[in-house]
Amino acid sequence: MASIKQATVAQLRGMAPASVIHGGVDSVQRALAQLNSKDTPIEKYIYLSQLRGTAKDTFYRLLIDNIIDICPYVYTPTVGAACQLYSTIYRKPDALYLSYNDRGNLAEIMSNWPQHGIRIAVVSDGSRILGLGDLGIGGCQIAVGKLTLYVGGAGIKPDSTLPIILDMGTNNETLLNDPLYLGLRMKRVYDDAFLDEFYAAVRTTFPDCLIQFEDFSSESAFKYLDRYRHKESLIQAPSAPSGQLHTGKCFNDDIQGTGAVILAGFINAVKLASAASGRPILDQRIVFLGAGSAGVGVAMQLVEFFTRNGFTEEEAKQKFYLVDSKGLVTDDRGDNLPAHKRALSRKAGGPQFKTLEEVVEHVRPSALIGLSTVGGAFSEKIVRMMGSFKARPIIFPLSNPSHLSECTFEDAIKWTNGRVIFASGSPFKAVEHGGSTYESNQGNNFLSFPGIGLGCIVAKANEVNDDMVYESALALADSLDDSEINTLLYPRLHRIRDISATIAARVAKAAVRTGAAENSKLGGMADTDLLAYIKSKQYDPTPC
Ligand SMILES: NC(=O)C1=CN([C@@H]2O[C@H](COP(=O)(O)OP(=O)(O)OC[C@H]3O[C@@H](n4cnc5c(N)ncnc54)[C@H](OP(=O)(O)O)[C@@H]3O)[C@@H](O)[C@H]2O)C=CC1
Ligand SMILES: CC(=O)C(=O)O
Ligand SMILES: [Mg+2]
Repeated sequence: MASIKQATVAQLRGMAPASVIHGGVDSVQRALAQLNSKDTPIEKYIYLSQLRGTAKDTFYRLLIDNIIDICPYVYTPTVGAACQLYSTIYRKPDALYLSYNDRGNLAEIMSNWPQHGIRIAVVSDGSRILGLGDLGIGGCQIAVGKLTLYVGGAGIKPDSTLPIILDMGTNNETLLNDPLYLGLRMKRVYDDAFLDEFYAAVRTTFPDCLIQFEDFSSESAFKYLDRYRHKESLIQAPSAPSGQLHTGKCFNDDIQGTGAVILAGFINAVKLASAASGRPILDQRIVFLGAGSAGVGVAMQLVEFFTRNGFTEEEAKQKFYLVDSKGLVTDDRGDNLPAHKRALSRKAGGPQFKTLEEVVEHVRPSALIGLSTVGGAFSEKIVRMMGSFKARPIIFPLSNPSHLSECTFEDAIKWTNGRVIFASGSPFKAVEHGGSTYESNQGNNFLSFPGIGLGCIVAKANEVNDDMVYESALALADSLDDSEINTLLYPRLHRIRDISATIAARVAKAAVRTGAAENSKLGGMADTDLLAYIKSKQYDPTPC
């Protein structure tokens, strides 16, 4: 282990135990022991946050070397509780806080951030945090958690990451009445001009920065992705200093990251299902519970899979049945559908259903996907029905955190007698059933966004286009090793840094192919050289 630099040893004598100054005591082992001494997940979260703030290299070494065990304490499910409890557990700032009252001065405030070479920012307005609703300023912890995984999971340097919370008020009455609440004590405002000013401020303050939009409520999520995603379009934005915005360099994790990760799992799932039934891989009927940013994002990504495999868009869309809080989403059910639902609504004149159970009974789907925020919505009856339709039913309850999962792994295994092909948004432990052990899959965008972000950084991508997102999904689907290929849908988490590098290489190549890469060096690079180059750039901490 490295000791503190000789040059500083003289100054430090007496200021810390000699073994800390000279090295020889493993700070990571000590941190692990301290972590293990904490009793509850939220205490572990608080401990890890402090460690990240005070001993960055030790924190990231600990995370990287123990990613399977520690991920649930820095990310879902614990990060959900940390966002809810933010104003109570707050100790020190760890994000950039941009309040609605600061409008007109966002670029100036942003320039207060101490690091300058920011390459990736995750921004939330706190309006839809996991499946927990509007958590106001507490949503900053989702941005912090995502960036922790960018560093731990992809090797992006900590100092080039920037978590941002846009504090635009909250509609959460509990928070508004909480005397400790740290955010603006006012009803949430929806103001496109504020978002334009924010976006322009990032572009001018950190020109190389990729922006990841995270956990915005669905209408905002689709609106701002659509507004900012395309490269080089110059849009009118009166609140930007020049009155105009150069767009590009951003993506929405809930729409595109989730779309990519679930497409990857779906590709591997249909192979397993087809091997068991002998039916063609593309012979699918898919029911979604949830038609928000994640549900529609995933469904559109799966539509692309079918259109890239011989179906017209219309034929592909016929395979999908979306259910929301009012029932099956159809053109003629009597309400005014937002644009994102109209993209996948069933055409007028077909049957109408109010409940998921009725839809499943009618459609007899091969796959059931939950992005609804409704814990337990996949009832025993529904799961057993799925098991009666197919030899290997595909059931993905993807809502976060754990208690909002549409069903548990244990129940899905029990109710299908071990035949289910399963992935959930938050982790579930392996299950024993009928003398066998079943390992679960975590279908969470943390398997895709670190690689997408790293690929964009390496390529100096000026946009995150559909080809790049699709390629990230294929790269993830292709990444199973021999021990995973016939049982799992995703690679085991301990390989995430290598997987992220592989995804990054393919995303970067897709950026070159589609003209989105500004790094001209990549074009002529062999795939193996590019992968080696990316791996050589990954942050690999060595704590003192
Ligand atoms: N695993 C992963 O990687 C990811 C998981 N997620 C999870 O997905 C979930 C949804 O996210 P998002 O799409 O942004 O959220 P939204 O709130 O935008 O969407 C939720 C959807 O579920 C529907 N819904 C809510 N209650 C019911 C109900 N009782 N019955 C039927 N449908 C219902 C809503 O209906 P209506 O439209 O009528 O209101 C809406 O269409 C969250 O829990 C989130 O954590 C999100 C991203 C990634
Ligand atoms: C995982 C994630 O992005 C979400 O649940 O919103
Ligand atoms: Mg999210």
